[in-house]
Amino acid sequence: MTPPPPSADQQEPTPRVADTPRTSVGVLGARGRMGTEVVKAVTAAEDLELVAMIDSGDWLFDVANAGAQVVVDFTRPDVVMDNIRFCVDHDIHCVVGTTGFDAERLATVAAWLEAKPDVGVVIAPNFGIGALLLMKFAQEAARFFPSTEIVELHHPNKVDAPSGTAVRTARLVAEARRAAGLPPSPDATLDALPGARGADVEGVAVHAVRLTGLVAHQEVLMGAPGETLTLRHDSYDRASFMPGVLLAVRQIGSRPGLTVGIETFLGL
Ligand SMILES: NC(=O)C1=CN([C@@H]2O[C@H](COP(=O)(O)OP(=O)(O)OC[C@H]3O[C@@H](n4cnc5c(N)ncnc54)[C@H](OP(=O)(O)O)[C@@H]3O)[C@@H](O)[C@H]2O)C=CC1
Ligand SMILES: O=C(O)C1=N[C@H](C(=O)O)C[C@H](O)C1
Repeated sequence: MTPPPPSADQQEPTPRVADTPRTSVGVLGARGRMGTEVVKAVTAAEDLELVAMIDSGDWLFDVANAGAQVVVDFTRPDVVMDNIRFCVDHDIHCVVGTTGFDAERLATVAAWLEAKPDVGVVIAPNFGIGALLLMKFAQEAARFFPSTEIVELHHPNKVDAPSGTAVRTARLVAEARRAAGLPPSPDATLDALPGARGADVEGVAVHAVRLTGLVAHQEVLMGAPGETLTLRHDSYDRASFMPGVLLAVRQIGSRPGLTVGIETFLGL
């Protein structure tokens, strides 16, 4: 016989959202283009609490004093290393979207983290799900095409070129080409104005366009005799990056050490 349902006074109280602990989040670059979106997204998330907003000229100690457990950094390539150092030293997990990371910088962050085995730092050139899939597809397709070039297109206020995403895509494509034993993309150019053939990232040409009206876009062009394949991703709004940022904020506390990209967080 099915037992009768418990009466109201026998039931476990349903936990209210206010009773569940929220993760305290500080945003660095909070009034910038990306930071503004992050502040909105964190404020709207019931499981997160915005405790600090920092821009240039503000006191970085405020994130520690406010008890931030996780910091989100969308600042500038020339200041981001100092920010990460501060957070690691103060046992604060970091979700970093700022660009400008080469192998040397990544190794430096990994070395800082050796002294702090419980702290997690994720450095992601792109938090957009579509952009991550584009990188994955490009990596997959690269071995089938003798030629690959990358065109990234952004708003004219972007301070770095080429984009962090384009550099990472080029490295992934280059790695796939090397693994497949492909020779360099054919190119008979003998004479070119400086810059005409783009930047060379591990043998892959990367071209950067800066245009009013754009946000963040990338094309990977691949060519074989008689056919081409073009993979394209467009972020029309910075809201496109927020699901990835929030995912990283929620996961970084259980991912100690250095993670590059959020692909593993998504099971990609
Ligand atoms: N990974 C991803 O998915 C994405 C990455 N990005 C990257 O994020 C970075 C920021 O881009 P965007 O938001 O467009 O840039 P913005 O220039 O709009 O914003 C940068 C912000 O950082 C602040 N800032 C500068 N120095 C410091 C400092 N020492 N401490 C704290 N804040 C500081 C600036 O403040 P102030 O104005 O007072 O100087 C500004 O508010 C870039 O590297 C960009 O490439 C962008 C989009 C997506
Ligand atoms: O500055 C931007 O806007 C963006 N920066 C990142 C990059 O350099 O790859 C990500 C996205 O392209 C937008």
